[in-house]
Amino acid sequence: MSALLSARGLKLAFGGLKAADGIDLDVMDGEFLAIIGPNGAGKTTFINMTTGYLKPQAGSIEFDGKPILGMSPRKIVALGIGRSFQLPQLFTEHTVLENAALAVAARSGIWSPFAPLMRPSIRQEAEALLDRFGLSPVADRRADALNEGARKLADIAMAVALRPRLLLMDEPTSGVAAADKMAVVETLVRVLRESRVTAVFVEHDMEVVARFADRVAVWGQGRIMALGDPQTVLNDPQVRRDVIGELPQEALHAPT
Ligand SMILES: Nc1ncnc2c1ncn2[C@@H]1O[C@H](COP(=O)(O)OP(=O)(O)OP(=O)(O)O)[C@@H](O)[C@H]1O
Repeated sequence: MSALLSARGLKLAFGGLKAADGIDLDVMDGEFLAIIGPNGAGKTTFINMTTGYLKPQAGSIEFDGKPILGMSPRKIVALGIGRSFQLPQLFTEHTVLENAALAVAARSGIWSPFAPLMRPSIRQEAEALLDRFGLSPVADRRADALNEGARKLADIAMAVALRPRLLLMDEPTSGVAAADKMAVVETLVRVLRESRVTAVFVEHDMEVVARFADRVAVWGQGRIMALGDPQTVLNDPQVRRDVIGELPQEALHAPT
């Protein structure tokens, strides 16, 4: 396996606060890498730097061997790096199918709220996409009428419509009811594996991490404190004491 994404020496401080304090990380082609760590450790900052939303004060990021620092978020998306947010970025007054069609159309450079569904090829691709995510039954529902699990999946489906090679997901299970959580992750992992998408996901639920991650990176105060396979990292006494013990209780025991 070769590195699809390589970050070296990333540094970013907000005033005196070091949100990134020398991040070195290789994300290997095809892997699922989980990022864990307490609130404020700099996990989202890493995603923001990788996707062009924040510019580090030092360091470099290469995607597929090419430097991407300084590029706009849109250019980075076009290169093949997708993103989903902690709060799904759906057009809430539109249906799930319209949202999916908008994303499919956007890939071809069509930025119109109405045109996509009138084109049969776009509509068919959007329907097929929703089917893969198990969202066909809610395709005609408005996005704001979905439960959080379906909303997260719809948001990730839109990112997948852009055909990324790498997808960065910020807490894909946050806010999802405990009873739905594993099914949501199983679905998104299945689709991403089928599509050969490499994934990096920030996650607070250690059961999800243990079950779905190939490797785990532990963030703490802008640094990577540990990196390795889930079995080793999650059983490391220091990680258990300093990181897992610090995670918010609602993260470890999601609301039902
Ligand atoms: N644009 C910004 N301006 C100022 N401070 C920021 C900015 N973005 C992040 N920070 C600060 O940097 C630190 C790291 O934030 P970040 O969101 O990366 O942490 P996190 O590990 O993702 O936390 P959480 O698990 O709560 O999402 C925090 O103290 C945060 O308040």
